[in-house]
Amino acid sequence: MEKPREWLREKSIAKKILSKSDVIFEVIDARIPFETRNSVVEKLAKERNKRLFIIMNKVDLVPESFAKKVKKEIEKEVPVILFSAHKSTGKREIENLIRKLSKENRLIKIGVLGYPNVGKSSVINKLKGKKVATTSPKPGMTRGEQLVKLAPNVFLIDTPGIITLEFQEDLALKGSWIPEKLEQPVEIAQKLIKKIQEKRPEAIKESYGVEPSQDPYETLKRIGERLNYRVSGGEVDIDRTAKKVLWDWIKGNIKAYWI
Ligand SMILES: Nc1nc2c(ncn2[C@@H]2O[C@H](COP(=O)(O)OP(=O)(O)OP(=O)(O)O)[C@@H](O)[C@H]2O)c(=O)[nH]1
Repeated sequence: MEKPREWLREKSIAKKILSKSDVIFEVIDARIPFETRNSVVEKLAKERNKRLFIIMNKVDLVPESFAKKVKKEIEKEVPVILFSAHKSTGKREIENLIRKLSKENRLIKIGVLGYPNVGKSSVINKLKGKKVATTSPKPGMTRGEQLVKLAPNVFLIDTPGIITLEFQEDLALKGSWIPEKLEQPVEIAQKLIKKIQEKRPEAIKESYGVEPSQDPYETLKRIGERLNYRVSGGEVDIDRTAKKVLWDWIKGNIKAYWI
């Protein structure tokens, strides 16, 4: 499959942010925490001596016990902050971290990196929303990038670094690719449904009111029937149904999660 055209540009922005930062916040999606961790970013951070924290965002979409279990597992390697940009979970923990960093007697820049749609901008906005002084551009930063002051010597780089080091299909399953831009939305929606059926089949019933079938294509068809998505001859519009399911996944409307 062809690599996305934006790939190189975004990769270079992510690298630039990484090299400008002293501390990295890698934002991951709590529903699919391990799939939204990026080993390349983590390796680079380590090699370049950047302090890495994982912000496990969207914890409002998963049970607390699941979030805690994942945190415990990841913390064998990297510190994790359980966060919800929608519900303010974890805000205090980040504030405590900022306070701790501010005690170091030097300028500290924090960069935010993560896959598309994990909530990088929402995390940045949440942090900006707290008592922030100015968001003035600083010398040395590329135009367009701004620094947000979180403490007298601690700044957040206001531009998130997007990780798109993978193929469309993998990104789509992470909820990181616009369904309309996919070459094979039906195939990918089937893969997603298969995964959901393996991990939390009740999510299909909860979201669409249909019983999942063993065959993901059949499940997709049942969803299309329930939504009454039809092509002109009356058949189910599978393509439209597939895109709807992928959008629901992106938007957090399907309550499935897995390790
Ligand atoms: N339920 C829930 N949804 C969230 C949370 N944070 C972000 N979202 C949603 O996730 C989607 C993506 O959020 P963004 O902040 O735009 O994510 P991003 O990583 O900056 O996305 P890109 O700009 O595509 O790289 C939006 O629909 C948000 O409303 C959260 O804590 N909980």
